[in-house]
Amino acid sequence: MSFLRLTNVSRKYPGQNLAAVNDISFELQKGEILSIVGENGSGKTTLLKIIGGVEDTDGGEVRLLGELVTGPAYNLVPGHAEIKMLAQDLRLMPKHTIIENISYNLRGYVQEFQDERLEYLISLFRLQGLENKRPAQLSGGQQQRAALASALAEEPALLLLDEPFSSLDIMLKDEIRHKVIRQAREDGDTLIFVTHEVKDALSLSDKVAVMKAGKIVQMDRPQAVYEQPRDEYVAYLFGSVNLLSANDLFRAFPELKKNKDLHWNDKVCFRPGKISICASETGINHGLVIGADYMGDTYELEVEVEGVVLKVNSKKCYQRGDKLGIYIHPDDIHVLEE
Ligand SMILES: Nc1ncnc2c1ncn2[C@@H]1O[C@H](COP(=O)(O)OP(=O)(O)OP(=O)(O)O)[C@@H](O)[C@H]1O
Repeated sequence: MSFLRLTNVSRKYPGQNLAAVNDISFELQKGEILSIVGENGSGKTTLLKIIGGVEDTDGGEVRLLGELVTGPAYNLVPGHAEIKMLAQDLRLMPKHTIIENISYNLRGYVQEFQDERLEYLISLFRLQGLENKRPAQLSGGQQQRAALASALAEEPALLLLDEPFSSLDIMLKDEIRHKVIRQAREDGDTLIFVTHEVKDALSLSDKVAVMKAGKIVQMDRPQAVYEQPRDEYVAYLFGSVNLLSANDLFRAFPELKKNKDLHWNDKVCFRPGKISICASETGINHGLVIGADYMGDTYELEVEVEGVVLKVNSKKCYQRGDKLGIYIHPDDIHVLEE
């Protein structure tokens, strides 16, 4: 039996023409970490809320370990005992201190475990010195750290996080998100998180679900959504990409004609990092640098080859007008399905 199973789940809000979530089905196994990404309004939060039992569906069903998860229309207290959802709007108890907020979620455990877990969470989320303050006395980022600590306290069967790291300082963001996900992984927790940060989706999850207009357009391993996107939308969502017709591909790389059986108007794509640069004299294909953007660790070059402009990653700095040779391995060319 799968841990979580969604079957044909749909939700159309009153007054909306299009469904916010449209006929979604997927399964998740215990211990898997899934991220949900997609443009604004694509239905990510609605999907998460349905899974958490805090939003109703118009059709389809959600099952956790075979048991039906129902929405607020069927429950006096919305939500599911085994599922914890941390929404963008933080839910700390306003009249209680931070330590009381976290402890509340630990009340069912033996004292020794409570003390140990409390100390661990205070330190993990850098809440030392804030333990006895109330939420209103904390900044937005501190409140988010406290809410994360409180959500992680009780180790629910399924943890749902909606943009969990959005208001953290840039300095703490990396540290905390890696710690949270690493901890979830070590504990064997099952976790679904919505994020706008595609880097987080790629680096922290086992699977990525890409949403567009209420549908999941691709759900796959991070490497697959990045390197083998199903369509242009998925390709562009994950950053810089070369997207061109087979015709243009063969103009820039004529040697590929013997390896790749493509129709002239097939759409192909590959990331800028897949192109190798070699000395102009030795390179099979001669390119001219027409632009160079500094990206930190690398430069992203715009290189023109036989009238085709390609994005190319380079460790070395090139100037406009420089000549270089480029090469790509045939296996690194991905043909889009649509
Ligand atoms: N309570 C609501 N009532 C009516 N329409 C809603 C409600 N909540 C969301 N919607 C609409 O449903 C669609 C999906 O919204 P949702 O918040 O799920 O998308 P999202 O992908 O999470 O967006 P974002 O990235 O902006 O947070 C949008 O068109 C939104 O306007």
